[in-house]
Amino acid sequence: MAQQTPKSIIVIFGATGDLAKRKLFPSIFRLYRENKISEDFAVVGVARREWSNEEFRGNVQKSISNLPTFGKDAEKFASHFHYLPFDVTNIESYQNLNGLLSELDEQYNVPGNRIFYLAMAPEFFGPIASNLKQEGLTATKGWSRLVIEKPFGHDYDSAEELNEQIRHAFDEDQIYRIDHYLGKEMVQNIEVIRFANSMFEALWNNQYISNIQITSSETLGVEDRGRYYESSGALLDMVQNHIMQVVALLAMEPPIKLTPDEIRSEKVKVLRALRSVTAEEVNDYFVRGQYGKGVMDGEEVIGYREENAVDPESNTATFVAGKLMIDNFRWAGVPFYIRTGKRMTEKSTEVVVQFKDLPMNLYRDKSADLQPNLLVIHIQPDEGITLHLNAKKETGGATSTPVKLDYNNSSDKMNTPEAYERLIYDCMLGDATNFTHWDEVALSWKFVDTISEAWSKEKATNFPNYESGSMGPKESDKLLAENGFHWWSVKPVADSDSE
Ligand SMILES: NC(=O)C1=CN([C@@H]2O[C@H](COP(=O)(O)OP(=O)(O)OC[C@H]3O[C@@H](n4cnc5c(N)ncnc54)[C@H](OP(=O)(O)O)[C@@H]3O)[C@@H](O)[C@H]2O)C=CC1
Ligand SMILES: O=C1O[C@H](COP(=O)(O)O)[C@@H](O)[C@H](O)[C@H]1O
Repeated sequence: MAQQTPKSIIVIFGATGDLAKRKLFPSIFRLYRENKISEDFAVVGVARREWSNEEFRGNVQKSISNLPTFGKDAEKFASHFHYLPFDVTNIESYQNLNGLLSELDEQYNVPGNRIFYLAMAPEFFGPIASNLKQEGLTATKGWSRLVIEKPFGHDYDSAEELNEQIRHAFDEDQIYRIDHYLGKEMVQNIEVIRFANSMFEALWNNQYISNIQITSSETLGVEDRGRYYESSGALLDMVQNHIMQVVALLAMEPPIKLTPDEIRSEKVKVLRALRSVTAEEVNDYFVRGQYGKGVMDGEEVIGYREENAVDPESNTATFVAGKLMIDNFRWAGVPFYIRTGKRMTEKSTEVVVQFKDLPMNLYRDKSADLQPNLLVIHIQPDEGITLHLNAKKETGGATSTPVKLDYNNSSDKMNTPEAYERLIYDCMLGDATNFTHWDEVALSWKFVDTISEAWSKEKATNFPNYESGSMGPKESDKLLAENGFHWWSVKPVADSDSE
């Protein structure tokens, strides 16, 4: 199929900021180098700083200078970038932007197609959307799409309020709520692994699966985001969005078609079937943690409470583990264990599907090491799948030995598109499959709200309760142990099997 090269102008609100520099410019450059966008495109950066076009283009070039494909095209690429000093609270700014966009439509032969990418603090999302509409920036012959970064609210009520604000200006199908996990290769692969393999789909239920584990661990601490993180913590920062999306993809029924509406409708059913947890039950189902100091890579690192812009008595969780139950026919009785945290042993995101044991072990008299079958989906940094089986191995004698079948998807890392690259391209094509619909966001907030409310009312007296460089507090192990399980390794494919 011929590659599509959509024509559009991308307006980046917050173009002098961190996200634009680290993710957006490099992703647009990669799309350009891969000929996924034609020469008929422009990017308009807006922010308060009084930059000139030249200054902006210099910054764009700097942000892509360490990419392997950086070369002579960089200057030509940067020439498509234009800068407009802009205050999002000032109506005149929108009028100036409208004038510039009309000129650029002519110059780049773009038929009024516009992406408004809001890479700004969330309190501006609603006002920007209304002003864009009010000042006529969306009234073109082409299409207009609004890309919204996280966080989408800080609880259900604020998310609903924000949604209402942006829905006054944009229809649901014009709104692209970014969840960058949905742009990751192996997260997208979950659907393919499930729905393109009869052997997995047949076993994908409570008759054959004992539990599913999702781990997203980070080695970094909170860095310079202390102010934001204090009000979010791991629950809002990672669980409400990324982890819940992965749960929905793992648990959903096969959609009747691979369209955004059908997939969303199945994901929504999973989120509706999540067993809600009462305030009294929160600590039976969820564990929170906060990192203290420790040693990582041979260097001493400070604890969360010593980080910049963090309250020295902070109650914010930098680690969350939980047991999610999905009360439907397919999943009744199967716990979905999740855990995520900062300053953990390694940077890794993995899904482990543990299959039930056989009714009897025929090899027990041969003191065989019979392990449960596991399907491991390596999301990052390795990308691939490992199937853990038992087989006779010559070196293991005439008995059963655990063996692994590996598929490595990351051999060509240079050319694997980055999550943001995929998502920006999808947005240009008008494909909202890998963006979150309001229904999903709403259900996810409703589930998470009980937990965050309970935790905000009850101070964690044991914080900090895990050392930097560890796998989180020991209570997270107990969560599984009480059902006879344990966390499987988050180590890369080639390393050992279990912790
Ligand atoms: N950085 C990251 O890795 C990630 C960020 N996000 C989300 O992306 C969004 C942006 O984050 P990030 O880039 O880190 O934030 P930054 O603080 O680095 O950037 C904010 C931007 O907003 C501009 N700005 C602030 N006030 C105004 C105003 N009144 N009018 C016009 N421009 C203004 C700033 O420019 P100036 O000062 O020149 O006005 C700057 O360009 C946030 O919603 C964040 O949650 C999501 C995931 C990851
Ligand atoms: O959204 C966020 O995600 C990152 C982790 O993303 P990953 O792609 O590196 O797994 C996390 O560090 C950040 O706190 C959070 O806001």
